Amino acid sequence: MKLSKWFGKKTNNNSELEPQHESEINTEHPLDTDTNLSVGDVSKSSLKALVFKLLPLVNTQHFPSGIFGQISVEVTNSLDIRIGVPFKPEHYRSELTEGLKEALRHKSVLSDQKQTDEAIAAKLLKSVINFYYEPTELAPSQPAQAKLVIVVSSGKGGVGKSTVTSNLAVTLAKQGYRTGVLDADIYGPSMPLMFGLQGKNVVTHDEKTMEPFYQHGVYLNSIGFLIPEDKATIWRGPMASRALMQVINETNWPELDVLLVDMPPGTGDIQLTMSETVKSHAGIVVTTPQNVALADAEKGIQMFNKVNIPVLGVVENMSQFICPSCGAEHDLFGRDGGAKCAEKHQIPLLGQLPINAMVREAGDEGCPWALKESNYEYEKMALSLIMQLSKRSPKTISIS
Ligand SMILES: Nc1ncnc2c1ncn2[C@@H]1O[C@H](COP(=O)(O)OP(=O)(O)OP(=O)(O)O)[C@@H](O)[C@H]1O
Repeated sequence: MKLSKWFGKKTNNNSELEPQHESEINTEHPLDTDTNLSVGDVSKSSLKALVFKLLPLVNTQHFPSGIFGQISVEVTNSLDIRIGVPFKPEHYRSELTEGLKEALRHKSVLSDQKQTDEAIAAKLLKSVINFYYEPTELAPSQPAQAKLVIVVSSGKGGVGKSTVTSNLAVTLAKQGYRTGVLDADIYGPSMPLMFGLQGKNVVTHDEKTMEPFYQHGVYLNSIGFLIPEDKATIWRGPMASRALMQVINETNWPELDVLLVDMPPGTGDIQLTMSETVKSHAGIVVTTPQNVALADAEKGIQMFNKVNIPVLGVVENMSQFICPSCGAEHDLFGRDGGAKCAEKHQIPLLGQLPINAMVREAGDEGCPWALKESNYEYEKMALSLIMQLSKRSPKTISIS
């Protein structure tokens, strides 16, 4: 079937389609300019060994102990240190540097040969530490040229799956990852609305393939650009599946770091097939804290298990309502249900997001909330995804 069948009137406004240059990765950030200092017989290898010993002990706001799975450390001839991390370090340099220094206070670090160790520790404190981004090498996935394809699912409709996807996408983009969103929610595609592109039709240059829109730093294609808005809910069965396959297979995605796939709610055959079709690396389950949603979230986890897609974690949305006038917390949908579900299945709880009227308003206005507000929960979630996926990489630690 020719793709042109699905095209309505073509929009000529390509401003949302313009790709942006990948943000420059500034890798240099001197901790200290005193690089000539030398302490006794400190060698490159002893300094490196100390850094490896410290990394698992780093415990800060964004980096709980043990989070570093895959790191490479180099020590230069002037005994300065370069640490390759699997995420963009721009926002975290001072936190990581402080975390390393703080870890030096850990009793187990300076052990037997106390004097030598202290000399190395003193050198470390005076060293220039550079953190740089060393991308995780995962096998490329189809259909998109994305290093990581993550499907976002929910057992139940209306729990905020699309809201979480859009906010997570703009957060990843803000952090410098080339991010795409594939809105595969055939029952009610909401990404066009959430990204301020409602009413737009797909754009093609060759009548065979589609160009993704580029909006708020995110590449986006949605089943909603193909299906007439008022028909979305009655598009079931073969028609929807065919359109979906086209969005999946015939979009000209650029090379992406992360592609988030917003799935239709539920855990039936269609979701099962889709999880396999998009060849995802991992899945996320979004839920609200009440029992009825949790039972469905469990089904979501089972669905991923069935098709061997690792579950990166659970996001508990609408965790509580914080009264804007008095600050009192109300558990409208119960408490900690997502946390318990994550614990039961021994998977991470990626975030607990409160009910916030501004989140809904921002979504309705076509400008996801996390784009305007710096949001700790979303930042933590973005980082957590990148870190989790780096742990799954087959690459080994390099100790050059
Ligand atoms: N944390 C939140 N605070 C306030 N409103 C929220 C929050 N999360 C989601 N909403 C609102 O709840 C409604 C449903 O959210 P959303 O469309 O993201 O759910 P969904 O799970 O994707 O639904 P469906 O699967 O049926 O498409 C939207 O109006 C959205 O703005």
